[in-house]
Amino acid sequence: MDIVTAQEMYERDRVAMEAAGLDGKLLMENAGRAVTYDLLRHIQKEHAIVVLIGAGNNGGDGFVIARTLLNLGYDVEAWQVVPDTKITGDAEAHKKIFQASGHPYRLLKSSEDLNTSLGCADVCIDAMLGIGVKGRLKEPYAEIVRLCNEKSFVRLSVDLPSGVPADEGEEDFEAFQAHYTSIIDAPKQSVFLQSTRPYYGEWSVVEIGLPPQLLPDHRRRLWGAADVKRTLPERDAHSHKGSHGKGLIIGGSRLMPGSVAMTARAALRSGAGLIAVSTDPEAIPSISPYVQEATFVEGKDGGQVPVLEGYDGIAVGMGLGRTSVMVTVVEQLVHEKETPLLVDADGLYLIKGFLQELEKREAPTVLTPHPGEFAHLSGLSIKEILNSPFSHSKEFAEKHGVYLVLKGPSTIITGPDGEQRVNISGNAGLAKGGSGDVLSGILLSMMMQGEDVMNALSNGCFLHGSTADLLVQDEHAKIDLLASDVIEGLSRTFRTFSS
Ligand SMILES: NC(=O)C1=CN([C@@H]2O[C@H](COP(=O)(O)OP(=O)(O)OC[C@H]3O[C@@H](n4cnc5c(N)ncnc54)[C@H](O)[C@@H]3O)[C@@H](O)[C@H]2O)[C@H](O)CC1
Ligand SMILES: [K+]
Repeated sequence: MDIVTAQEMYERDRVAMEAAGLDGKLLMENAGRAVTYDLLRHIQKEHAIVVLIGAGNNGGDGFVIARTLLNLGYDVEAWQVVPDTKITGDAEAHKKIFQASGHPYRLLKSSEDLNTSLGCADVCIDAMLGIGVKGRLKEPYAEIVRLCNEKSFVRLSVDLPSGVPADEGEEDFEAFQAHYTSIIDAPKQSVFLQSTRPYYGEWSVVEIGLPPQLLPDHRRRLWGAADVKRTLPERDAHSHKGSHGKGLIIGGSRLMPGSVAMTARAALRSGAGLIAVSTDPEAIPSISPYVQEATFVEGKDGGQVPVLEGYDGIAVGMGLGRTSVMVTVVEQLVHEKETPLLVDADGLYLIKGFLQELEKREAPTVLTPHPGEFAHLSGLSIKEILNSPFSHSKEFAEKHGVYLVLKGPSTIITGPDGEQRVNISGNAGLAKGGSGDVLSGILLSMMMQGEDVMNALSNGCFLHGSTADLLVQDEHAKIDLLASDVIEGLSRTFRTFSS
C-alpha cells in the first residue's frame, strides 16, 4: 500500500482523471460512498449524526456521505460550516445533488446553534478539511474543532482529521481528535508520525477506483502481511545448515552478556544455519547455556577482532561497550567490504567516525538506530528526526549508501537508493531492553536467507512486531512481555506467515 504526501495524492487524482477518464465528481461520489460504508461499523441505526462540511473537496465528500446516510434512513444533520460562496467545483455539484435529493442542510451562522446540535449528537462526522489544509486552523474551524473535541460523541474523520497536516514536517497544528479515520485511497505520511498519529484514532483505507497500475510509484509504502507472505523465503526440503547462512555476532561483555545471547538465539530461531559469537571470554559461561547451538570464536592472535572471512552476515554492537578497543573492531568491519554487515546499539556510536567509509563497502551495510542513536549518527536533534523521519532517513541512507532501519511505533526502512517501507506491527510491549537485540538477530538471519535486502529487513521488522502482537493477544500483557518471550514466540509467527 503506497504512503503519500498531499502533493502525491493530488498527482494520483490527476493521473487517474487524465489517463483513465475518471472525473472529479465520480471520484467524489466513489469516495463519499466508500467512506460511508466504512464508517457504518461505528454507527447504530438509532444514532443522531452530525456531518460537518468544510470549504473544499473534503466537504464535498461530506455532502455525499450525508446524502448516502439519509438515503439509508439514518438521522443526519448536515452542517455547512462555511458560506455558500466557499462551496465550489465538484463540492458544489454534490451539494446540488444533495439538495435535489430533497435533503436539508444547516448553514453555520453562530457557534451556539451548532453547539446545540452537537449537544444532541451521538456521532460527529468530520468532513471539514482534508489534504488541502495549510498551517494552523483558521476560524470557524478552530472553534468547531475545540467544541467537538470536548464532546462525548463518537468522532469519525474523512480522509484525515481536520487540522492534521498530510505531510511530515509540520509541528504547529491543532486538530479534530478522531476515534476513527476512513482514509481515502492511500495513507498520508502523517499517519506514521509520533506527533500526528494519535489524532487518527483507529484507521483504515478505502479504495475509490484509482487504477493502481497507472499511478506513479512513490517508492514509499506500508509493508503488510500480504507482502511478507509473498516474499518470505521458502525452506528447501534438501537444504542443510550451510544453506541458511553462517552468521557472526560480535558483542557482549562481562557485564552485558545477555544482549548478544538474545541476538544469537533470535537469529537461530529465525532460521539462520550457523551462528558464531565473538565476545568477552568471561561472558561465554553465561551466554552458552542460553544458546547452546551457537559456537564461540576468539579474536585473531588473542586480540579482540575475530577472523571475519567466511561468513554470510555479521552483526556488531549489542552489549559491545564503547571502549577504544572496540573502535578498532568496528573499523576493521567497515574495511572488510565483502560481508553484509548489520550495526546496532553500541556499534552505532562507534561507527560514527567511519561513515564516509561505508559507501565504499561492496556488501550491504545495515544500521538499525532508534531516534536517539540516529540523532547521534546524523547530528540532527531527536525532535527534528521525529518531525520528518521520512526525509531525514532518506537523505542519510542515500548519502552514506546504507540501509537504515529507523525504529519506532512506525519503523521506517530505507534503502541506499531511497526506497522506503514502513512497518507498523508491534506494540508498547516491545519498548523494553532487549527488543532491539532480538530484532537485530532476526534481521541478520533474514539478510542471510534471501537475496533482496529490503525484503529481508521489511519482513524481519514485520515478524518481530507481529510476534509481540500475537503474544499480547493471549499469553501476555504489554507490561510483562519480555524480549526473550518474542524469541520463543517466533515459531508461531513463522507458522502464521509462511505459505
Ligand atoms: N482521490 C482523492 O484523494 C480524492 C479526495 N477527495 C477529497 O478531497 C480532499 C482534498 O480536497 P481540497 O479541496 O484540495 O482540500 P480540503 O478539502 O482539505 O480543503 C481545502 C479548503 O480548506 C481551506 N483551508 C486550508 N487550510 C486551512 C486552514 N488552516 N484553516 C481553515 N481553512 C483552511 C482552503 O482554503 C480550502 O478552501 C481530500 O482530503 C479528500 O477528502 C475527493 O473528494 C475525492 C477524490
Ligand atoms: K476531515
